[in-house]
Parts: sequence; C-alpha cells; structure tokens
Amino acid sequence: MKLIAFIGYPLSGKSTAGKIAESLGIPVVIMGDIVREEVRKRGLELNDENAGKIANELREKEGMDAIARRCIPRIREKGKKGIVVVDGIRGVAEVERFKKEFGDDFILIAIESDIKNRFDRALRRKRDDDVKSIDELKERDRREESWGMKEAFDMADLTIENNSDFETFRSKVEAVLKSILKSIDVIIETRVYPTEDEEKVVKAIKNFFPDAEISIEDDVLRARAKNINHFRELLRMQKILDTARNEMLKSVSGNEITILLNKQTATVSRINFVEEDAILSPIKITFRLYGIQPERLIDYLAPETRDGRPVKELKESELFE
Ligand SMILES: Nc1ncnc2c1ncn2[C@@H]1O[C@H](COP(=O)(O)OP(=O)(O)OP(=O)(O)O)[C@@H](O)[C@H]1O
Repeated sequence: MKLIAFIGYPLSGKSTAGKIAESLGIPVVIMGDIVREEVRKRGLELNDENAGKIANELREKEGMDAIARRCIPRIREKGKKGIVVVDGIRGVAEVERFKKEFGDDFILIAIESDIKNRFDRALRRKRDDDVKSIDELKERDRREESWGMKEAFDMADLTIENNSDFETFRSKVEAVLKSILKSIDVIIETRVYPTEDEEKVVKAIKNFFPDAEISIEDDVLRARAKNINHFRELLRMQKILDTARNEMLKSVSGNEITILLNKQTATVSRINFVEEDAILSPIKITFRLYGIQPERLIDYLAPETRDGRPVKELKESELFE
C-alpha cells in the first residue's frame, strides 16, 4: 500500500489537500484524532490546551514519533484499498518513522506557500487559535521548525505550490494524487554472488530499466524503477511478444506480475525468461500495479499478435486513463 503525507508550514494547505484526497475516495487518517481520543480516554475536556498537553506528554514519554507510531495500525487497516493519506505530520521523527515502516511506499509531499498568503488565509479563516499578526505567524513557523519541520520539508519527494486560488491548488493536488493512484512500481531483486562483478549486474538491471535506483546490501541487489518503456521496446526488438505475454499471464498474482529473467543475458540487454535458476540467481522483476488491471499492463507490454504483429497496440496514455 502507498502512504501519502502532506507537510508544510502553518496554513499552507495541508488539511485542504487531505480533503481533496478524501473527495477522490482516498481514506485519510488524521494524526490529531489520536491525540483527541487520548484526551477523551482520560476524561479531560476536549480543547486545544488539553490536546497540546497530551500531545507533548505522549512525545515526552514515548518519543517524538509517538503519535506516528500509534497511527500505523489505523493506516494499515484503512490501507487495504491500496492507498491512504495521513494528515498532521509535524516533525522529522514522524517522517522517519513512516519511512521505516513503509519504505519507498511512503510519499511525502511538501506544500509550499508564501508567508503573506498564509497570513491572508489566517485572517480569512478566523479560527480561534489562528494568528492575529504576521509576527505571530513567524513565531509559529519557528515553533514548528523546532520540531524539525524544515528538515522534514526538505525530505519531501515532491512539492506542490499553493500561492494562487483554491481551484488551481485543487487541480494540482488532484493531478498528483491521480498519478499516484494509477501507477506502476517496478521492483527488482537479485542475488549478487561474491564471484560476480557487481558493476556488471548493475548494468544488467539498467539495460532493462535505465531509471532504476539500485542498492546492494548483504549480497542482495534491490532496485526500484518507474519507466517500463525501454523494457517494452526490447520485447519488440527481440520479437518475443508471445513468450512474454504467456509468461506474464501465468505470473499474475493479485495486483502484481512477477517474472524471472536470466541475469547473464541481461548483461547484453537480452530478455530471457527462466524458471528458478540453480546456479546464478535470476533477476526477479515484480510489476506492482496501483489502479491498473494486470491484463492491461500485459496488453501494453506484450500485446496479442497475429502473424507476428501486435493485433492492437495500447498507447501509454490509455494504460493510465
Ligand atoms: N489556494 C487557496 N485559496 C484560498 N484559500 C485557501 C487556499 N489554500 C488553503 N486555503 C484556506 O486556508 C486555510 C488554511 O488551510 P489548511 O487548513 O488546509 O492549512 P493547514 O496547512 O492544514 O493549516 P494548519 O497548519 O494551521 O493546520 C483554510 O481556511 C483553507 O480553506
């Protein structure tokens, strides 16, 4: 499952982005709910002062990532549909906790908004606890920075600007969320034996997926890629669409397609499907799909053929529409 979080200075538009996500049917876990529930559980009156106190107490007793940790079971429960937004990240410890728990499936989106725009919004919103002057807002920015907000902001995977009107913001957030909702992650894994040349194996992976981000640890190479078009091109050049189609059709499991490829031929850009290889570990490639039917990806990568030619070619835009 994918976990998305928005981070930004006060009044930048984080909750608004969460509401836009909700309007697309994406479940949202609100970190503040954890605090509010704790306030209620202790029989205290539910107000900002008590919420602040309890939040600080939880962080003091259980660590700066206390609230993030308590959110995880709820996120997993709501994440059965494949995607969840978590609203309310404040500090770097929370970002690190989610990164540790969800790895590359955690996507941090920064919302950038000028102080002047944020202050104008405070004046318009008039919530009791909203700032009354720009100096007060600067003070709040500093308080959030003391929790590591700036470091967290700098760790974001992407940034959305919110310095214009609401409709502009909505369309930007929707576009980003839709691209995450309908997406393909290529997850690659293979063993690198001490007798093998590490560089050669890395090259083999890049031959298929040039955008792969690769790491090697304890003799295991792991990589992630997004772009499948070079691989698709190779299937055509090698004229192995039928084989590829059959291999992939029999390897569908839920929202994943997993294939095994020969590592040695990969070093010369040749795609060879293999069963489990006893001597050299094959390259295991998993296409993990979000919002896309596996059969549709197979139609895109390796369409049915007649007389050696594709019966119908899908465009990339049709894959994601
Ligand atoms: N582009 C925009 N145009 C007009 N109003 C906006 C825009 N973006 C946000 N707002 C308004 O600004 C206010 C602050 O937005 P929001 O509550 O989403 O910010 P936040 O980052 O969650 O704030 P906080 O850190 O204080 O919780 C809200 O009243 C929201 O409706």
